[in-house]
Amino acid sequence: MDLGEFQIPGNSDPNQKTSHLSLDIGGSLIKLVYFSTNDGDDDDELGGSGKESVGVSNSNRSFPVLKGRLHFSKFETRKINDCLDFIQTKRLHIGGCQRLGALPIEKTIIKATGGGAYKYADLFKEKLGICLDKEDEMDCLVAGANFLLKAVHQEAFTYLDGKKEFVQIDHNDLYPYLLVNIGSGVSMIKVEGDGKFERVSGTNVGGGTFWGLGRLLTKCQSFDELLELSHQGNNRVIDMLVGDIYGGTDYSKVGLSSTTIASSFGKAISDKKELQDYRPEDIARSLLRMISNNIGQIAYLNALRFGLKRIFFGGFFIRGHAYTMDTIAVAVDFWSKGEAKAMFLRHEGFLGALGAFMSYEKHGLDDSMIHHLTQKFPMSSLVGDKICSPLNGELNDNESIECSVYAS
Ligand SMILES: Nc1ncnc2c1ncn2[C@@H]1O[C@H](COP(=O)(O)OP(=O)(O)OP(=O)(O)O)[C@@H](O)[C@H]1O
Ligand SMILES: CC(C)(CO)[C@@H](O)C(=O)NCCC(=O)O
Repeated sequence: MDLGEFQIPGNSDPNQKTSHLSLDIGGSLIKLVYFSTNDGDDDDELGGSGKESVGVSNSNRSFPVLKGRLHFSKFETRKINDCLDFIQTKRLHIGGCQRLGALPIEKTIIKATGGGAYKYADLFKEKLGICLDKEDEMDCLVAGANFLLKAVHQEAFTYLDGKKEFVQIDHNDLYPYLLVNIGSGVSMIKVEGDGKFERVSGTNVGGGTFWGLGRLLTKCQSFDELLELSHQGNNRVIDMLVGDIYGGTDYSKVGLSSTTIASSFGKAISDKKELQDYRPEDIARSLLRMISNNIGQIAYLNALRFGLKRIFFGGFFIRGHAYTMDTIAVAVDFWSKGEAKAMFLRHEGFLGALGAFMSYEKHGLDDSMIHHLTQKFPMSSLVGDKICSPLNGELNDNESIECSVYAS
């Protein structure tokens, strides 16, 4: 389909064109992904100019390559109106799939996943006049994870002893793996290929539990404040360790060192302190440790159940937070006796939204603008064949990454 037949209405920056807004509306957070090009940037990465076709295709057709950026944003679901304002101000909702001549409202369809795609469908229609095209949450998580693992340089990393190490993913040896998405609740998915997966387990003790219980116990005002508190705390003040029970020694016969937590929060009942003597920092630390440890253990048990050696953890509970990742990684390492590996993803919280973004293609919207994401380039034969991020660190809020897409 010729790109010239389509219009991407402008937004507040007249040179910037945005398109393919996709949403993941979860119990705690709304995640947005969208693509933008700048007028002057519509270059073929191979050195051609403008919207030239390049002879890369899997169906005897060649597609122009658009160079641009994928943008990532998030909002708290309880503040959904901020999200609606953001979409409206940036005019993201009319940068979707529209045919010239059609009334915007007739053709404005936005891919959306997560429970909120059902819950808030009427609100989106009423406030922005757009139709949410619902995509299954698990399908999207898996599509997003597979895409990131295959196409994004330095996406997956291990975290042990305070050290982050990027993992080189061998595309021919990616499957099977366990995907553990830690959102408000936790889903555990055995992934065996593109679109080939099974949700094998889950737990209701997840990110929502940490934030909810943490708020009740510490009175903190935001998730980031709770994380910051946990950073400053000492869990040994609250948790009962093996050594507390065994008079300072290990219980080595069963492999328990004196510093292993025997009972999370167990010390809060066994000493003579007043309730107000317990510091919010220490409570937050114990809570984070308890939940991360529990998820790590359940993940390991499921990996064991299906003989999976690699476990990828995603979801916004992690937030690139050192102590969270360290606890999960140690739990997996401890329970698997070093056999299984916990890995984390830089775009941890955006798996579902990315999967929804990619589903524009899956549904054969041939008369839409994008698709054939860079993922489809043979990785070894093209410059710019993958999404390259200049950052080695954490993904900040509202960050974007450079990428190229085929326009079909
Ligand atoms: N700014 C924030 N505000 C609230 N929660 C946050 C924030 N940042 C990280 N979190 C954590 O991330 C969790 C939500 O993660 P995520 O967005 O992946 O899940 P979700 O899609 O909202 O949940 P679900 O998939 O279960 O519906 C929260 O429960 C909380 O633990
Ligand atoms: C209900 C979902 C899938 C919504 O994202 C998630 O919150 C979850 O996986 N909760 C855990 C539910 C359970 O398996 O116990």
